[in-house]
Amino acid sequence: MADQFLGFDLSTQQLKGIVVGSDLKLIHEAKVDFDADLSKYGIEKGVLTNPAEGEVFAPVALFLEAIDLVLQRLKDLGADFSKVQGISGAGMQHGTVFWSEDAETLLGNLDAGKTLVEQLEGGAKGERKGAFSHPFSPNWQDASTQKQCERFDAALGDPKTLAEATGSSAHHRFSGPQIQRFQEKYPEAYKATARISLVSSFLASIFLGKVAPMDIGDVCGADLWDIKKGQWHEELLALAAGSRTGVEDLKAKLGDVPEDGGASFGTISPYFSKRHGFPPSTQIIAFTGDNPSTILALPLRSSDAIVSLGTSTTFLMSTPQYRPDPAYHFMNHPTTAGLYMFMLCYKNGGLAREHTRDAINKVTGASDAKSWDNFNETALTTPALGQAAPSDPMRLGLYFPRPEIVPNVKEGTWRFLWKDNTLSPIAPEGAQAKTEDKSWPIPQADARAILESQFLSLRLRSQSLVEPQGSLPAQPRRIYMVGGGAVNPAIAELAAQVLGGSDGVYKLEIGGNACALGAAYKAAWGVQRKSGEKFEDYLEARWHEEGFVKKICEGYRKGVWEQYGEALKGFDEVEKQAIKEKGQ
Ligand SMILES: Nc1ncnc2c1ncn2[C@@H]1O[C@H](COP(=O)(O)OP(=O)(O)O)[C@@H](O)[C@H]1O
Ligand SMILES: O=C(CO)[C@@H](O)[C@H](O)COP(=O)(O)O
Repeated sequence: MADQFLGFDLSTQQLKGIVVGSDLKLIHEAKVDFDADLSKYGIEKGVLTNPAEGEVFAPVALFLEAIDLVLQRLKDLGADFSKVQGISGAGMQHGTVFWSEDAETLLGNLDAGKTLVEQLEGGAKGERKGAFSHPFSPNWQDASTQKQCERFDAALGDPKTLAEATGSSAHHRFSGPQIQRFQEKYPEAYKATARISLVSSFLASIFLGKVAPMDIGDVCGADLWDIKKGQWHEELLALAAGSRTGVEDLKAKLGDVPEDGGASFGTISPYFSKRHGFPPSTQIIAFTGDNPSTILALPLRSSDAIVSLGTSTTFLMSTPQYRPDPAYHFMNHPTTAGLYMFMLCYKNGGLAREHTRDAINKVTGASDAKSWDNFNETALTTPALGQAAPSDPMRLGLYFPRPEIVPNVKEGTWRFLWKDNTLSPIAPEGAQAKTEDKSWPIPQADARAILESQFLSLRLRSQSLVEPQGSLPAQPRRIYMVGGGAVNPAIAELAAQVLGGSDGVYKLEIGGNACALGAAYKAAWGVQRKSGEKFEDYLEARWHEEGFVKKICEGYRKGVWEQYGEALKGFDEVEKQAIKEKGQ
């Protein structure tokens, strides 16, 4: 195979790398699992926390070590980097990395005989200047910026106006409120910051050997980018920057954002050519966010949806419609002007499902505490909404071990029975069950209820974006399951029952990671595209349904889909009740 392309995904719990050929077929993939491989950083599920302030963050040094390690693992698998013509990548969204004034000098003069972390991390006792003005990168699970979010939501009048301008209302994890809090909490470190990267552009910078621009899709996760005007929003920049250093200084820290998502930022840093054997001509193509990158792994058509089951659960669509609302996100499509990415993002995705899995394994005395078998079996053998008969009340719950994004509510678990437009609460987790009846056996009934809850939330919020499918009511055409949880057949089955999908539910056949794959495809397109060739056309010309995706199960089930439709009103009431009880 001649030309090859490399894609990365630097996400919450792992760094993954994928090599593909010009035919877009997988050649090699490798990963670094942060908890398993880099536990010396004291992380849990990839992050450090400061619960007193709601902070969640990760050491930048961990990212650096993971880069060296994933390249080594690809080589151990036989990857021949001398064939790589282009590299792109993706990073978990919203996280920022703060570079020091020495960053560019250090990045540009790396010694190929030493590791990245040895050369870029500052000495703990200040004996060595490092490339970072702050050793940590705030993580998307951070919830420390309520005060800042209130200011952002008020800045243009109300949250709706902010969403119209930037694609999203204010969210704790968004980089604008995060930068504002950073400059307030660490004024000296902020002053010493020469440049600010997103996680995606940080990773690009390492490979480029200088600070790389942010990408046109990922920049929309900041509450700072005016989507319609295609430029930084001055008023919002002023808010984030504060009065000490001001707008122009922050603009310089953030840099210019090229419009072309296929743009090459230049050739690879000599460090990687010398140390790992990449050709000096390898192009570094704009790195984007992990969600924008995921939509590039598949030729999405109108009404197609991706359910991404990573640490977060996200629901993604590619659409020409720009209909922002404070409840969800619109971002620039990472490759194609005039298209947008619609996204719902849940903080309580994979980890919340794991809590229920663990509770079920505990009561059943499972030999493998991390096995999904009992969870899956319980979920599939419990009747839809817990209704053994149509006259039974519906079981509707919310499972938020961490503060949630959709809806914006504090952590908690809620279980209700819904009948005749009335909600009756069930004892909360840990509390003594009030009744002897079997209306909601805890934790067994939770297996199905948590999946139903997650998919009902997606259906509630995406129903206006999908179209009727032939004679079937408005619903997704295809649902693609991606991310770590996509291997779970019970989760796919529940997604189908609740969301529908006239053409069925699918998963990727190539590679375990859609996000890194999308990045590798972007690298290939960026290097190989003919003048004016759109990403969609490039992908379509090389895409083969067979071998690239696999149907997991049917989507729409007559009767069941309608039963879940009837549950939406009750589910909406459950969310309102949770917000009323716990507050935002
Ligand atoms: N068989 C499975 N069933 C359900 N969830 C799974 C399964 N295997 C892995 N997962 C989930 O996948 C998540 C990690 O997915 P991944 O996409 O790698 O995350 P990230 O990109 O956020 O690092 C874990 O939180 C785990 O709960
Ligand atoms: O905050 C968001 C999207 O807005 C998250 O989706 C992050 O981008 C992290 O993703 P994963 O680690 O779960 O892939």
